[in-house]
Amino acid sequence: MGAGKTTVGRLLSDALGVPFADSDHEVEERAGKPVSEIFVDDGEAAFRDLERVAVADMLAEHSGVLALGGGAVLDADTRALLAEHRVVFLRVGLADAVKRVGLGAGRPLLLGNVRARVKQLLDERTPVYESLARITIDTDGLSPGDVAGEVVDALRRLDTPSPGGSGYSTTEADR
Ligand SMILES: Nc1ncnc2c1ncn2[C@@H]1O[C@H](COP(=O)(O)OP(=O)(O)O)[C@@H](O)[C@H]1O
Ligand SMILES: O=C(O)C1=C[C@@H](OP(=O)(O)O)[C@@H](O)[C@H](O)C1
Ligand SMILES: [Mg+2]
Repeated sequence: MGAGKTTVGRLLSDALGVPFADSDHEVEERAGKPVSEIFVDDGEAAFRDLERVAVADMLAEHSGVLALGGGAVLDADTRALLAEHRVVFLRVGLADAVKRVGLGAGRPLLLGNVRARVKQLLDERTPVYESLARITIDTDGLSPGDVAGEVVDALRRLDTPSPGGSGYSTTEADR
């Protein structure tokens, strides 16, 4: 959360001239209420069930850029489906993530101590994100437009691989 998936995803789709979709928006449409209300009324497990089905449908039907919610990859079926796609991991450090999510409004898993929750989720999930990523972009200190530009460049490189190359990533040190 706060990596910029929704914001950068939309900019990326504009840059590529392809449609954009976001799994949280789709889940909200299907449930008829915001993510935060789904968590309160029905619980996280119900949200994850909706999310799993929505993501599977979108991966099958949507052609373009798809932004996932940060916990979508906790589901093994979703991870298996993502293996067929060019997954972009927007890496964010604790400090930038906390700045971006503010008080965590609309993000029920951040209720309470936002910094502690973000740190816990980053620690738990980073290995999963890394295992799925074909492209990794370090977003700390970059604007959403800069990040989208880096993804465009990385996709180009991915589609014209150099001999022996198996992926693409940027780090602060590369720049
Ligand atoms: N690279 C960035 N630099 C600064 N702010 C950002 C960046 N990416 C996103 N934001 C801001 O952070 C907040 C969360 O972004 P969002 O796209 O909703 O993240 P996610 O979908 O990954 O949770 C938004 O207010 C957005 O404008
Ligand atoms: O990381 C998570 O478990 C979640 C991330 C949120 O989406 P963003 O990652 O777009 O904020 C949203 O799906 C829900 O609040 C749960
Ligand atoms: Mg989002």
